[in-house]
Amino acid sequence: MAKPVIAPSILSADFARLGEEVDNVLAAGADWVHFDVMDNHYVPNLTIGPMVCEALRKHGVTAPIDVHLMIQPVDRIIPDFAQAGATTISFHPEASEHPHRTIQSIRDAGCKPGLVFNPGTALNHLDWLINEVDLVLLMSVNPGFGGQKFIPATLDKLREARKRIDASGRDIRLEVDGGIKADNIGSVAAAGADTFVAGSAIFGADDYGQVIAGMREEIEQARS
Ligand SMILES: O=C(CO)[C@@H](O)[C@H](O)COP(=O)(O)O
Ligand SMILES: [Fe+2]
Repeated sequence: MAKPVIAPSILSADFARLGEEVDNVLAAGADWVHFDVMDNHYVPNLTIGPMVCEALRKHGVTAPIDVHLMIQPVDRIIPDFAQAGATTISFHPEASEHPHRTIQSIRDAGCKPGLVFNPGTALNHLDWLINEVDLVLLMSVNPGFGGQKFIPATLDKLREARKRIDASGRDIRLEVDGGIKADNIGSVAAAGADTFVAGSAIFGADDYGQVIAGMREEIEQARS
C-alpha cells in the first residue's frame, strides 16, 4: 500500500492569511496542498485560480499542489496552472468534451493527471482511461462546498476503484474528498484510499498538528 498522503483543502483556510495558513498546515505534518478551483458554472461557487497557485509558490511553498478543477470548460486553463506550479491536475471527465485529450494536455504541460468522480458518477470513464492517469479522486460529497457530510456509499465505490487500480498494475493514487474527519478516515483507508483530502476538519481545529496526527493513527490502525 502506498504511503498515506494527507492533503488539507485550503478552501477552509483563512484566505486573508493564506500563505501563513499553508505554512502552518505543512509544518503541522500535511503532505500536499489541496487546491479547489470552482467557476460558478460547473459548481455553484467561485474560488481561486492560477494566480493564487503562483502566489503560494512565490511565497515559498514547495510541497505538491493538488489542483482539483471543478470548472467547465476544462482545457484552456491547464497550461496556466502548470506554469503556476501545479503538481497534479484533476478534472471531472463529464466537464470535458474529450477527457483523453485533456489528460494528455495535463501530461504535456508537465503535471500529473487525475480523474474525479462525483457521488452520482459511475466509474465507467476508467474503462479506457485508467492507463493514462496518475490519480483517481472519488468525491464523498457533491462538489462545490466545504463542510458537508460524508456520503457512506463512497466506501463501496472506493473498494471498486481499488480493485480496478490494483488490476491495472499501475502506480495510481486513490484519493477521497469530502467530509473526511478523524472518525471516518479509518473506514475510508480500509476501503482502499491512500490519499485523504480534509478541509473543515483540519482548518476548523485549533491545533492542525493534533488533527493530522490523529488521522494518521486511524489510517495506520485501519491498515494493520
Ligand atoms: O472539493 C471539495 C468540495 O467541492 C473539497 O475539497 C472540500 O473543500 C473538502 O472540504 P471538507 O468536506 O473536508 O470540509
Ligand atoms: Fe476538492
